Amino acid sequence: MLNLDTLRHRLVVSCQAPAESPLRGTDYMMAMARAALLGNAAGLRAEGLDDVRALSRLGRPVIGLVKREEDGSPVYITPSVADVRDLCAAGASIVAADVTMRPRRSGEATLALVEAAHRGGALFMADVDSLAAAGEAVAAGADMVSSTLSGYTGRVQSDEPDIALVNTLARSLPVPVFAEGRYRTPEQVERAFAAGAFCVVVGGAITDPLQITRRFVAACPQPVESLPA
Ligand SMILES: CC(=O)N[C@H](C=O)[C@@H](O)[C@H](O)[C@H](O)COP(=O)(O)O
Repeated sequence: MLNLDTLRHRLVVSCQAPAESPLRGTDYMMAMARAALLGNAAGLRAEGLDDVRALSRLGRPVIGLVKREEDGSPVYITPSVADVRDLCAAGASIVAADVTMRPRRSGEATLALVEAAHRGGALFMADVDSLAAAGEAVAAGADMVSSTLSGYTGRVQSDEPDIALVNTLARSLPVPVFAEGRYRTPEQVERAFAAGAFCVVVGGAITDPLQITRRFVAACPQPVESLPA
């Protein structure tokens, strides 16, 4: 199993492209991952079995997940034990899954997902949205928690990372706390570490040119719709 110390106080880069992005595809994500490692990222986060399999060959820790929507449940990050098994077989050193208070469609307990990860030789990361959810994750044996889902489970979404939650989690829990979700600047990363983060995960601000372009376009006085034909 992975020695988590390889990620302590370091950066993980999440290489995921949204469905609408022309960069969706394992080859593109491999290139993103290689660039991130050249830039001295300590690890990677990847979505989908093909990407996890490919990126795991780069020899650095990979946090693997699958995004799969199931009728009748809002849980879409690694929603079942079978997904956990598949991610372990694909080479994930850490498997990330939704551990919020929301029920999985399968009814499977977090404990079953944690056990499947451990049986498969991987650590288990709980993607949480609150201290209550994180407490439940730790009770079920999660090896670490990440603030991934803060702002995505109902309440109004902020554009800022939830550093206050990272601080609360780091002060309250006996497991490493990863800071993840909407980190856009190195200053925010510094603040997350100052708040007690063990590791920070940055995705779109590094690996999603679509998102980055839109942010710059939004700062322009001329709306894109009014471009001459
Ligand atoms: C909420 C959700 O589904 N988060 C996903 C989890 O893997 C990814 O879409 C994010 O890109 C990742 O968490 C990194 O965050 P950001 O791209 O904001 O740095």
